[in-house]
Amino acid sequence: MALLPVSEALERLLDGAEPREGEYVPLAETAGRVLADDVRALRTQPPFDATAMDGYAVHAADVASVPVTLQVIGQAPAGRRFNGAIEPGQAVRIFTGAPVPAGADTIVIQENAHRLDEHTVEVVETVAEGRHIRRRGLDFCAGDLLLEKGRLLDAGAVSLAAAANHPGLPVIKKPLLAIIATGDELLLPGSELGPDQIVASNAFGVGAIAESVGARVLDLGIVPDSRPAISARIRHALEQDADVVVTLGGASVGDHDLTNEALIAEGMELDFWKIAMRPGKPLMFGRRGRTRFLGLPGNPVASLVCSHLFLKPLLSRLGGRPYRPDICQATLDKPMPANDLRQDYVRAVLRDDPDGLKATPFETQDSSMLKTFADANGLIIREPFAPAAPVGTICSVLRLR
Ligand SMILES: Nc1nc2c(c(=O)[nH]1)N[C@H]1C(S)=C(S)[C@@H](COP(=O)(O)OP(=O)(O)OC[C@H]3O[C@@H](n4cnc5c(N)ncnc54)[C@H](O)[C@@H]3O)O[C@H]1N2
Ligand code: MOO
Repeated sequence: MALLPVSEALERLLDGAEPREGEYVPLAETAGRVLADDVRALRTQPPFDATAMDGYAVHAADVASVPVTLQVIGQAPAGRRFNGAIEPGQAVRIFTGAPVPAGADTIVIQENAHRLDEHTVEVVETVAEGRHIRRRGLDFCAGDLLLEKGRLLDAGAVSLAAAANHPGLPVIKKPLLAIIATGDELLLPGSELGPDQIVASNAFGVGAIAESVGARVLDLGIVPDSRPAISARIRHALEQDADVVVTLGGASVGDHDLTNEALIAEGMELDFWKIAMRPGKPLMFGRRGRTRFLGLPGNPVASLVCSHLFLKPLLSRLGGRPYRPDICQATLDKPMPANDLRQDYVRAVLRDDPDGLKATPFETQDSSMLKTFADANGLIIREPFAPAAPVGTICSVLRLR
């Protein structure tokens, strides 16, 4: 059977994936989330004409020729306006953020004034009408559209929402990813290992990739290679209402590779199994209702590469985030052999050189080797049947960091 091309596998996986519903969340918890609705201002900012400087509120006409002495009739700190109006020849001591008193039309900064005594100030520089006054509504007015649905809430956005008097915001619910590791040989990090056992590492990297695009991760631990045990853990994931269930391992054709059987027994309709990709050939995908199942290959690098290529876009879509893989061009500085029928994702070191980005593939690409994955900052993408590539060939690379 011909293997499914990577692009088609991704298309099938994303088909019908819509952002989850909204939920209302306190403002302090909204950074990094995605807005589920437009946000409009609940107030006008500033709500009054405000001074932008510490100094004196005056009539511009009074300071047209200087020096001039004015009568100080009161003060206006931020939060407490001067109740009254300034007549010609008068001034009010004023502090940044305070409302400009009625009658005043400009601000003399205190550096340009000498306070002579409690009741008089000498102004030594002229100032144009309107200087240092922030007009009411300069920033925004009640009812203005401030943030659009779909906006990723960053520092500026959450402060703006707060300034507009929103104690919380509607955000798209985080998609829930349940992860199930399978394999008799697996133990958690920190365990006392027997001679034939290995540490279960995949869930940590897969979970990190999922969280990097805003998903919530439910790590359901390790299940032995037993069909009933795997089935029970899948049912548990479904009871938790996971949007995506990832299984790790058991995706291949060995006698102990039971994941496919267990998933089908729990109601998964298989969409595809095995794709034209390296690493990651045994990738499996299916659905049951709105739940998507992704069977990731057990080899650690395969599970991480598949997560970058498939899980990241899927969870981004379900979380309402825009996602575009960071693909760019680089020049090979080591030759590469001709490729076979599988699209290859080759661990490489990318470095900026005076004449452009250079990519050096690692010599050994065994999909069990996590050290080279952690050392790689990019993956060279080799198309199926790509011819041998000498040094200097331009290639596509997926940046990992
Ligand atoms: N006859 C064939 N054998 C294999 C094929 C094939 O097409 N024909 N495909 C190979 C490829 S490609 C891969 S990738 C692996 C994937 O197989 P599974 O998904 O069934 O994975 P396992 O056999 O369960 O494990 C493979 C390997 O990875 C280790 N592993 C598993 N889970 C974890 C985990 N959570 N953390 C760390 N390491 C894990 C496991 O111990 C094995 O060493 O199959 C090839 N075989
Ligand atoms: O997914 Mo496998 O890594 O191609 O060995």
